[in-house]
Amino acid sequence: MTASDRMPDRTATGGHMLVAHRVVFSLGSNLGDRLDNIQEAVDALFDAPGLTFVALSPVYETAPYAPPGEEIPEQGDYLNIVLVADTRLPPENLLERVLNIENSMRRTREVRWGPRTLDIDIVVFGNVSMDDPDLTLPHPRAHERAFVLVPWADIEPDVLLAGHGRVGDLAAAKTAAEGPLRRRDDLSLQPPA
Ligand SMILES: Nc1ncnc2c1ncn2[C@@H]1O[C@H](COP(=O)(O)OP(=O)(O)OP(=O)(O)O)[C@@H](O)[C@H]1O
Ligand SMILES: Nc1nc2c(c(=O)[nH]1)N=C(CO)CN2
Repeated sequence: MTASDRMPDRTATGGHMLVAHRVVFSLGSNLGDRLDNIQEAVDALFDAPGLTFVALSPVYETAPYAPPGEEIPEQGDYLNIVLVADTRLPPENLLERVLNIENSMRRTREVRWGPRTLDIDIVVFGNVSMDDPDLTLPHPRAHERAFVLVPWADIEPDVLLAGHGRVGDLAAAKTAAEGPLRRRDDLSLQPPA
């Protein structure tokens, strides 16, 4: 079965989908002006039609994370946020927008788990489930990541992450196991215009 077999029908107008989907993004930066990078990315996501803003999490400062067993190159702490929106775009179009924004902000991908000016992950796209390496939904590592779960729980605690449980519970379990994340209430982002 291909990814498009699993997708709901689209309208004939501009590749938009009939049904709106709630989409959750995780954004992070640990190079350059981190807050500015994230603000620029938030604005760019909404520059073109197809996304309606729903909510923005507080800003967190987080230690670089890699899965157990992976080596983390020397690098500074990240700023991380979670952003929620509604969209009628198909997931592939949304991914294209995300990759264009990452590329336009001169992100390089030379080192796996290395520092980056900007990282945008699509955490969930409605209830869509797909395992294409170019777009895996839900994001396969989101449930392991305090820097995703904790900000997400601030804005959507009752949402269920398929196969793992309620976001608020997942975030609380992470915090209990790993300690609290540093919330930067002195830093704030503007919602997209
Ligand atoms: N849910 C998703 N959100 C964003 N990119 C995805 C997703 N699923 C697969 N990808 C693919 O992953 C690639 C991005 O990999 P990238 O180098 O950003 O990984 P990473 O950010 O280092 O690690 P991670 O994917 O664990 O956050 C993109 O080219 C994209 O096609
Ligand atoms: N703290 C933190 N660690 C990370 C992050 C991130 O955004 N924040 N992004 C990664 C690649 O997706 C890898 N590790």
